[in-house]
Amino acid sequence: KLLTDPKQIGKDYDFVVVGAGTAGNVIANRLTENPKWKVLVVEAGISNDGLELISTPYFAPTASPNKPWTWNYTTTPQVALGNRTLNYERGKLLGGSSSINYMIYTRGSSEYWDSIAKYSGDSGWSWKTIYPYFKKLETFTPPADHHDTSKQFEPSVHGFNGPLGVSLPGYPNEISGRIINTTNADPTTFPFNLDGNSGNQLGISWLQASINDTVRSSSATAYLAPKYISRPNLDVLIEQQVTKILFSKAGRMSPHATGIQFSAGPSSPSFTVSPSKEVILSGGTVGSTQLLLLSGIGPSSELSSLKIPVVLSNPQVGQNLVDHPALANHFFANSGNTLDDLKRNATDLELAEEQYNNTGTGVLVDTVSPAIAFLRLPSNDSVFRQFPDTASGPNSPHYEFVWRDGWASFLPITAPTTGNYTTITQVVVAPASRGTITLNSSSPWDSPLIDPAFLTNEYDIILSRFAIKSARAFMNATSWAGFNLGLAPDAAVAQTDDEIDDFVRSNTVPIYHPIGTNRIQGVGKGETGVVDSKLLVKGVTGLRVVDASVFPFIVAGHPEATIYALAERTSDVIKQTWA
Ligand SMILES: Cc1cc2nc3c(=O)[nH]c(=O)nc-3n(C[C@H](O)[C@H](O)[C@H](O)COP(=O)(O)OP(=O)(O)OC[C@H]3O[C@@H](n4cnc5c(N)ncnc54)[C@H](O)[C@@H]3O)c2cc1C
Repeated sequence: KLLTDPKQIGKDYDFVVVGAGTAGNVIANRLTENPKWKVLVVEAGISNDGLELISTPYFAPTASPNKPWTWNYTTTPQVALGNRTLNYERGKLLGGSSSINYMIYTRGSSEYWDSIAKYSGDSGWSWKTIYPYFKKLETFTPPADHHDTSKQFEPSVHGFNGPLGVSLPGYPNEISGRIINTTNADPTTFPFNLDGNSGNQLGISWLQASINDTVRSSSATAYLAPKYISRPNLDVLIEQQVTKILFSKAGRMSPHATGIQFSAGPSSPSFTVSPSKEVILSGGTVGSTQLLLLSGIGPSSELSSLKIPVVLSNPQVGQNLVDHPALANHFFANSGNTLDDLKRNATDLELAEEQYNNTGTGVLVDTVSPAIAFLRLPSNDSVFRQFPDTASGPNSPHYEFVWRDGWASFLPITAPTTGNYTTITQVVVAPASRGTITLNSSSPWDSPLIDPAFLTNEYDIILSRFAIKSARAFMNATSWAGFNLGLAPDAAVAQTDDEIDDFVRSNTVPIYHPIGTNRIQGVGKGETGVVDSKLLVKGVTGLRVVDASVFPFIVAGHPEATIYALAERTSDVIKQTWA
């Protein structure tokens, strides 16, 4: 059941989960399949119930930043981006970031998962083992307009009986046909891929999104659906932030996580709870890392300088932060029918909302893009003479495109008030730059210092430049003739390589995919990590981390699907451990 008052919690929990986010709700759901186990989830944020900006797919880009349900972090000044500081959004509500994200659903390549298995020495992370979990967790759902999807995905690689809804675009627009036609016109550079979620990721596919019929499918709507949250052995306490993991060394070789401390705010009372089996951190890359550091697990010098007693020295906590740099390429569109007008005209939007609410159809049923491209630099590109190839393998991408039938931008600038546009948002999906998360203070109520170190490795700028040229080539294909009226003024200034690199530095933004700060231990010589391959925190007992922070490498794509699968498999690992 959902609890709003700490006084309502019980005493005899087997597991306590920190964070009712993407991963946390999977763990809570699967562990409470065993009626003998009692689970408490403690979530800092609010309920997702009744929030229209959260449930309606079209509104996804407006569900953040700076909302009552977001953490409202900013990065440190990014040295390679002209010292800009950037909004760094995370969801602070049931469902976590899966309640505010753009719902783009990508599993990564089979090579990606196999590289984690090899790195960790645990074949449990191979594509072969993970693939059944992808099928288990989803119900592939017909799109809202029920059009014929037979040439738009491969049913045999999908699941039809899992908690999470996954769907194809449900409202036609004027760019999707042109995108697919470009794959016919130039299949060598821009090949069509019937289903990029088959393990074979390269090419241009119709977008799959975590949408159930017409509404967002998040870990809250899927894994905490009424039939699950009503289980007598599941308690989910909201609006309480976990401020510390409690440890005891009494009679043990190493510190044991005995429980957690939590509170509603700096001047509210603190409570503690102690599970009999495990504390499971699912606070996300920022939340779990901050909590480990605040609780004394991390680089001893950083902790000592803030007078935090060191429980376990591990210099790796907070290191290896990876995120994807993204930027928008804008083109003038010869159309009077793009989403630009919907954004500018309140009456049009009201009509669209009426249609959506009354019939479950129309433009609001879809998220940001009708299609997605995963593409590579040629293997003989000169960049690979200077830098190692960062892709997971020869069949894995370096960069991505998503399209918008209108102007899209993540920069804090106002959209043009006239004109029609097509946007290609490009993402460097195999970046080389590495950043950090460190504490700003010993107070749990202060945000940590988040430094994704975007573009600090020159390689990422070279990839960005290549992607920009590729986006322009894409829009110059014959299928766009008469529709694409050329680069919008912001992009048109960037012509020479130097100008393009300047454009990259001033336009790059995060796409909010942080991973890696509590990464799995590698088995290679000199490899380090924070958790073992079963996601147990090294050097202590009773403590596991299950969220995006444990990935040793970033998926070339959008991570939610990989996090669901990670949490599904780890639920089984936990069940086996305590069987
Ligand atoms: C704006 C945006 C757009 C995105 N778009 C996409 C997309 O289209 N596709 C995609 O695949 N991915 C997308 N992502 C990324 C994806 O949503 C995240 O990578 C993923 O949801 C992270 O899952 P997680 O379980 O690691 O953490 P989260 O889902 O963030 O969950 C962490 C939870 O823990 C809670 N928490 C944290 N600290 C504490 C504490 N101390 N005490 C109690 N509770 C705590 C948080 O409030 C939150 O509910 C996007 C993210 C954002 C922000």
